[in-house]
Amino acid sequence: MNKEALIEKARNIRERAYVPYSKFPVGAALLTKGGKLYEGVNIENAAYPTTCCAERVAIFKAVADGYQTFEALAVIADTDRPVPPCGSCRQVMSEFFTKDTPVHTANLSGQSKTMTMEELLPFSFTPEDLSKK
Ligand SMILES: O=c1ccn([C@H]2C[C@H](O)[C@@H](CO)O2)c(=O)[nH]1
Ligand SMILES: [Zn+2]
Repeated sequence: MNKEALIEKARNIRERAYVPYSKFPVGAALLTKGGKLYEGVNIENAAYPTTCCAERVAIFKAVADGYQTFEALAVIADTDRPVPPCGSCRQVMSEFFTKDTPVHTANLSGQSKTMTMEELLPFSFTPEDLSKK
């Protein structure tokens, strides 16, 4: 699946976002190394901080299903610029993505910006850091 198709999947799933508080739906589409698609939406909660972003929902669904290696992630929202993933999601991405994994950020106007994991979160704390004492 190419970049445009992955962004389209994110755009379509966005409609399932549960966003009664922010009214800001976000959609994410994650492609595994084997070509399986996992989609995510943001899911909010009356206890606001328990909200989970679309990107993390997609990653957590895939990991729970046994997939830990990924080809690419797309994320979309109705923003002026392609939507930047939050810091918590960048950290979760860095746990499973390689430095080169592309993250396609997009908006509803058709703009997109692709960044690698390394560009999104440079000098990140990784699982390898834990083992080098
Ligand atoms: O990249 C992003 C940015 C924000 N949100 C969600 C969190 C919250 O539900 C709403 C407003 O921050 O958007 C995402 O899902 N992904
Ligand atoms: Zn996030």
